[in-house]
Amino acid sequence: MADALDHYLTWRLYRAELDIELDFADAQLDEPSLTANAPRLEAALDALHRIEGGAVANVDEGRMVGHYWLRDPERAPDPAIAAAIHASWRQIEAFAAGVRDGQILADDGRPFTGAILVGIGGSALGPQLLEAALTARDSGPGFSLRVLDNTDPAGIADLLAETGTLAQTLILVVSKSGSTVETRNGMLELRAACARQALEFPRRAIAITCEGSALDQLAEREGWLARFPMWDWVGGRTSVLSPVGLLPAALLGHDWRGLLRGAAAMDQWGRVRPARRNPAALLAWLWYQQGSGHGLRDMVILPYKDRLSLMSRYLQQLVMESLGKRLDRQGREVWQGLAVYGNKGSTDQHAYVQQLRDGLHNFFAVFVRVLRDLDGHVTGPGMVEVEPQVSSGDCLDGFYQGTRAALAERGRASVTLVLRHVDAAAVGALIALFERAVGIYAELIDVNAYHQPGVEAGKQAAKGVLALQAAVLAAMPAGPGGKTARELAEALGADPVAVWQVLRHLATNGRVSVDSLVDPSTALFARAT
Ligand SMILES: O=P(O)(O)OC[C@H]1O[C@H](O)[C@H](O)[C@@H](O)[C@@H]1O
Repeated sequence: MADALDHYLTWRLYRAELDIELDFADAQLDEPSLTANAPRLEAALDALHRIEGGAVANVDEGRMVGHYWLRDPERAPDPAIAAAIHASWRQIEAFAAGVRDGQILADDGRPFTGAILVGIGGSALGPQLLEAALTARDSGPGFSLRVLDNTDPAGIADLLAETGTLAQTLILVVSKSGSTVETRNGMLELRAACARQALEFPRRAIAITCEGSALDQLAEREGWLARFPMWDWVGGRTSVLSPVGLLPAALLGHDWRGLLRGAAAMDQWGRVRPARRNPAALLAWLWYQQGSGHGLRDMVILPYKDRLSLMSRYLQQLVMESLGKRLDRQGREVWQGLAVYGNKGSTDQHAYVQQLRDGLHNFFAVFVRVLRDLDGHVTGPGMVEVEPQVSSGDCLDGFYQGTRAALAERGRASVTLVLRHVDAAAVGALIALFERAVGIYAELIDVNAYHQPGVEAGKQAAKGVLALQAAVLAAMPAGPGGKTARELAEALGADPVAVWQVLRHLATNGRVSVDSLVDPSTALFARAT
């Protein structure tokens, strides 16, 4: 009879080169269904192979999907692409070294000590993940990275207050398209802050964007400090290993080539056949089996390591923007998706693990276990015994093992990714693992993982709101007295609720005057005095 060790060994995939294990022992996978579905999984791996070879996988946008080439340029179908990637590496290396060694100085002749990255979605989440995962914080103050990823005036004010003078700060404006509104706003806000501090914005500004984009043209016209490339064959949510993630990582002094090495090694592992031995295929199959191919169960990401706490936010975009699709590739309505959430263990045990164990069974867990307790620390505090012979790290690992067992006991599935430590190679490998799993799962459910038609609707509607606001402001009567939202809406032929929503925001911020905002039907609005 197979014992627990046999079971563990049967469902364990391990790669010595990476020292990474995928432990599917509690994943409730079964050999008969894997065997029955082997042809589908093998076909998905074939499709991934074609994508890596340059197939136009993003059919709607007529684009190749080349994030795999970012860590293995020689795989690119066109030598010009490989050359462009290599050139970007050289540029990153030279620029980061210049900043860190003090050859590239601020206009006051002093070194740059930090950067603000302005970007959103794929142009911010990857750099944030890397910064959190790889920055050793106890080695004294190093180069700092702050992120401006919204158009919230209060958030911008907080960031500016925290940063203080921008004299020693680089401003990285990151946008693949070069036309994202939030990012443009962030750039304009920082430009204004520079002007208030009598600093020249272009002297500290860097653009990371596709060649020829509006942002690229602006940066060229104004002679920004540097411009780094993005490419249309890299999706925003898979751009972390392009200059988008690599330049901030290099500025922070991270081992960015290690990131690439780890990702390339995971890609290598992810090409293994048969699918039963392939980590990404097995992970994708777990998603499929748990969610019955329709995302019926959520993926809860539980890394037992503070530095990985942004994994769930990063994976939310990678997974949900890739897989959350109304139509499949045949044009049928499928309403697909896979919800992702999580923060970190053991913190989450004191938040929602109660429901995971005892409540609604609509999830499966992805644990990330890091074997080494302290890593990348120049000075460790030494082991504090929190109980005789027990360290904080022992408790953390015990909580992981306990929670996993407690969930298994209730029939809740999990997989555990075991890392030796959180270094650049391991983080690169994790990123590549999930990228590949997304690609394979998308094949299984037949959706285009590489477009995001759904995000446009909200952006277009927001434009309509701003157009209405302009009309409302133009129609605003001078005081005293004023007009109600309904009267203004009638004059403009607009929806009175939409007009009220615009007016209450303007009035709350002193941009129009109002007698009282208590009653939407009687509030009288007039031009601000
Ligand atoms: O890099 P950008 O072009 O500014 O795009 C930033 C983000 O915005 C969009 O709305 C997309 O849905 C994301 O996939 C993208 O990462």
